[in-house]
Amino acid sequence: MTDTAPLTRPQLRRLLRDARRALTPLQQRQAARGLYRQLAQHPLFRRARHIALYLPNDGEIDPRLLLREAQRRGKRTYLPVLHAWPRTHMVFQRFDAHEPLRPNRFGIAEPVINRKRQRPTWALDLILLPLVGFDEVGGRLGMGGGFYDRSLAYQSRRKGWKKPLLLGLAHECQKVERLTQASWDVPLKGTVSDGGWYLASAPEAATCI
Ligand SMILES: Nc1nc2c(c(=O)[nH]1)N(C=O)[C@@H](CNc1ccc(C(=O)N[C@@H](CCC(=O)O)C(=O)O)cc1)CN2
Ligand SMILES: Nc1ncnc2c1ncn2[C@@H]1O[C@H](COP(=O)(O)OP(=O)(O)OP(=O)(O)O)[C@@H](O)[C@H]1O
Repeated sequence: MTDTAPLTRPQLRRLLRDARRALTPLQQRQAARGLYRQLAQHPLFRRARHIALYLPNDGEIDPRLLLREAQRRGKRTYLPVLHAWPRTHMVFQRFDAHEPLRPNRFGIAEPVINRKRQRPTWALDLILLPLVGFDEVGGRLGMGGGFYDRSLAYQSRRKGWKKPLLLGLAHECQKVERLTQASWDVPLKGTVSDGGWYLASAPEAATCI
């Protein structure tokens, strides 16, 4: 990747979104399979019972193989659902195979909102986050809505926060040298790409999470 340091967040977002949208359908399928191989047998995925994922949009790496695998293994799976009001709010809602989906205001498929099927973020084991850009120290650049940061803000202020584990999912081409972090950015434990793992913690700490 070229030097992205002089770019503003919106400029960097545009560059990286263009890069992931330029991937061919074949490259996307290969990346999705690569991601599945990185995660499906990993203890962090195997141990998690309540997992939030997302449905791919705008060239994002596709986690649907993992979604189906989690459901096959009897795990509970959740998707982000946007609130109509307040418009800045997002929740995680249970999603089972073959459940009907509707496009949200950004055109991303999501389950029909249903309070009874929502789960608070602190009660999730693992959140696999979509991202536009990432770095090796837990930095995440998202679509710019602040939805994930806001839904995790309460927890990130608590001491000794262990759950949920936050892992970004990305194409290799979304990696940048260093992202400047905003005060509200919630750091990731790491990011998994089709090519490998980028854990933000020291390797000795990473083995016991
Ligand atoms: N797959 C997926 N689902 C997700 C997210 C995500 O990043 N990926 N989100 C992560 O937060 C939330 C949705 N956030 C989003 C924020 C901005 C745009 C977006 O396309 N913005 C357009 C302007 C659209 C408009 O205003 O009509 C743009 O910037 O071009 C999309 C999703 C919840 N669900
Ligand atoms: N905890 C928070 N409380 C209030 N506002 C917030 C919070 N987190 C983020 N925001 C607002 O959201 C806006 C977008 O933030 P940012 O650019 O970091 O989004 P993002 O992480 O790229 O998006 P997303 O998480 O939706 O993919 C910011 O301008 C900020 O004002």
